[in-house]
Amino acid sequence: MFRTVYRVYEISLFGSLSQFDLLKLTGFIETVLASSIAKAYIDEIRQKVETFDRQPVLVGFLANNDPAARMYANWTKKTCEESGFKYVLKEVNKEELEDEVLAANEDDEVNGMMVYFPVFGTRQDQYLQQLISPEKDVEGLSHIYLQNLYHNVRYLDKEEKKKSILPCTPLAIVKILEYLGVYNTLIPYGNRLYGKTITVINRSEIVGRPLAALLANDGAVVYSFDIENVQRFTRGKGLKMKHHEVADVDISLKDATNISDVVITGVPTESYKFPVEYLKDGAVCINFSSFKNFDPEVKNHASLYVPSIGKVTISMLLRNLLRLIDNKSQ
Ligand SMILES: NC(=O)C1=CN([C@@H]2O[C@H](COP(=O)(O)OP(=O)(O)OC[C@H]3O[C@@H](n4cnc5c(N)ncnc54)[C@H](O)[C@@H]3O)[C@@H](O)[C@H]2O)C=CC1
Ligand SMILES: Nc1nc(=O)c2c([nH]1)NC[C@@H]1CN(c3ccc(C(=O)N[C@@H](CCC(=O)O)C(=O)O)cc3)C=[N+]21
Repeated sequence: MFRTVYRVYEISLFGSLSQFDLLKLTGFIETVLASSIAKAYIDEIRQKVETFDRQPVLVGFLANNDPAARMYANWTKKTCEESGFKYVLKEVNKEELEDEVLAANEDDEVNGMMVYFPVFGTRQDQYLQQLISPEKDVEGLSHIYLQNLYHNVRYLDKEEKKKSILPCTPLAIVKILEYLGVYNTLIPYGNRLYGKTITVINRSEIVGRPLAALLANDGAVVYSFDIENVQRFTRGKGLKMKHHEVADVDISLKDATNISDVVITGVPTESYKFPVEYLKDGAVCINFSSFKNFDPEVKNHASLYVPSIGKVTISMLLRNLLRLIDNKSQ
């Protein structure tokens, strides 16, 4: 009797709804905010800083008029101050930047620094990036750190006391994928993305390319798109390699995203919208661009959607800063 009543109830409530509406009603489609992911890291960082005798100091060099960079600097300042760090924003001319970075490298009061890019918008920007001493590079973009990442080397020393620094935006995306349960914790550490296919739309040197390598090193098959071509990053069948290899491949965005468990976008234009109808049903979608690369309809296809990641990136910046301080004391 009870069963019959229940069924009638179910049909009258849900009968006219699509499968998607049903999922929404039962709470399976989630927009996950970066702030909720960042909170645990920020709490941990704040507790550690409380044990220090001196406030760690982060310097940001701003030499452009990019509103995204200024906003990012403001958020960083706010998070620093809430977590016990001192943040100093230095607004300088492009021409002064080289000397300013070299002076900060020598300044014992400065624990970490970053330059907001683009500055010249040319290869001179990479030159400036590499001027920052690896000991003070909170973004983890120094050549030695990138080389370690690409070769899946996790430590700076033979004794394995000093951890290599990971680039903060790719690292933030890894932490988000862990939080969302895409990393399978039953699989041994280092292989936890085995069996996952991931598409990354962006192959910049500061985010998209290191991110594709990091995900492939953890076992995923990664399709990396830029405006020109597609590359596949993998550790080979059965993860036979220690670190990833890269191959140019001929696959459309539609075919790649149709088989992807995760789609990550970072296209820096307002007009770009990822065609959400390409998504595999129940995919996980993450956007790190300052523009919304997904229209709200993404929720009709995705199981989890993270619309922006800035707050997690900033918590990784501060985490990297603590690691630099740790490495120095080893
Ligand atoms: N949330 C965060 O923590 C961070 C966010 N960002 C944001 O991410 C975005 C990207 O930044 P960057 O990587 O530095 O930019 P970038 O301009 O250096 O690189 C953009 C990449 O996207 C690719 N691309 C552009 N249009 C495309 C298209 N239609 N299809 C496929 N690929 C396309 C380009 O080929 C290139 O690989 C910006 O909006 C930036 O503000 C950047 C760093 C950190
Ligand atoms: N050396 C360097 N490293 C950078 O990482 C860097 C840079 N230069 N120059 C400027 C761009 C810009 N950028 C963003 C950070 C967070 C969000 C972001 O998504 N923030 C908010 C969204 C805010 C909103 O629009 O509501 C959030 O996640 O909550 C966007 C853009 C990093 N940048």
